[in-house]
Amino acid sequence: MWIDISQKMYPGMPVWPGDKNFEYKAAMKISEGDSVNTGIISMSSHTGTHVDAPYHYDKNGKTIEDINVNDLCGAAEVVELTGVSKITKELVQDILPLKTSIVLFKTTEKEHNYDSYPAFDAEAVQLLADKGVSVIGTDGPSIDPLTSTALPAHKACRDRNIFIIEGLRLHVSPGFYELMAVPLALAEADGCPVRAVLRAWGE
Ligand SMILES: Nc1ccccc1C(=O)C[C@H](N)C(=O)O
Ligand SMILES: [Zn+2]
Ligand SMILES: [Zn+2]
Repeated sequence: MWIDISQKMYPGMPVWPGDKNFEYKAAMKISEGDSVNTGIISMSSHTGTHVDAPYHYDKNGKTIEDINVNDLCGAAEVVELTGVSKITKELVQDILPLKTSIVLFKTTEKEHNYDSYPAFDAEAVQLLADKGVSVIGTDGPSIDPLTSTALPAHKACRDRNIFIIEGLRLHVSPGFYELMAVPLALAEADGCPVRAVLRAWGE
């Protein structure tokens, strides 16, 4: 049984401050004589639950369509670190040893807002990389602070080839799962929303 760990996307949903708001507009309407209903979606590539392409933080980085789908699927551990103000190297040391290359950080039981979420220290990212982690997921909207322009955690992910999933809705118990979080193959995109799902290990 797959568990949805994605945010619902709707007009008026929270978005990154200053970013384009999510819009879904009807283009064709049966009620107006069209043969079908169709819509037009407009949103930031970082809306809701999404994958960052390396190109988001590295002008020479892979764009979203070049990420191998296998890199965003597989054995994952959900780790609960609620009540912390940031994810430090010491907190990562406390969750060792890791058994999976995908680690999803659950830092709140509620919905995240954009002005209070734990960012990751670069040293925490480097230690995760040292332990073989290739995907970091978080229920926060970013792995760096809201006002950061240096983006140390993103740059550490660039340097250690770690992919990033942000805006997860991890209302699940900590433990081991199988993850699927595959973006659309959007050419030249810096990121893309995903419908991330988990299946309890062995189900
Ligand atoms: N929309 C933005 C515009 C400018 C800077 C950051 C964002 C973000 O959404 C943060 C992003 N999710 C990140 O990968 O950290
Ligand atoms: Zn992002
Ligand atoms: Zn990011």
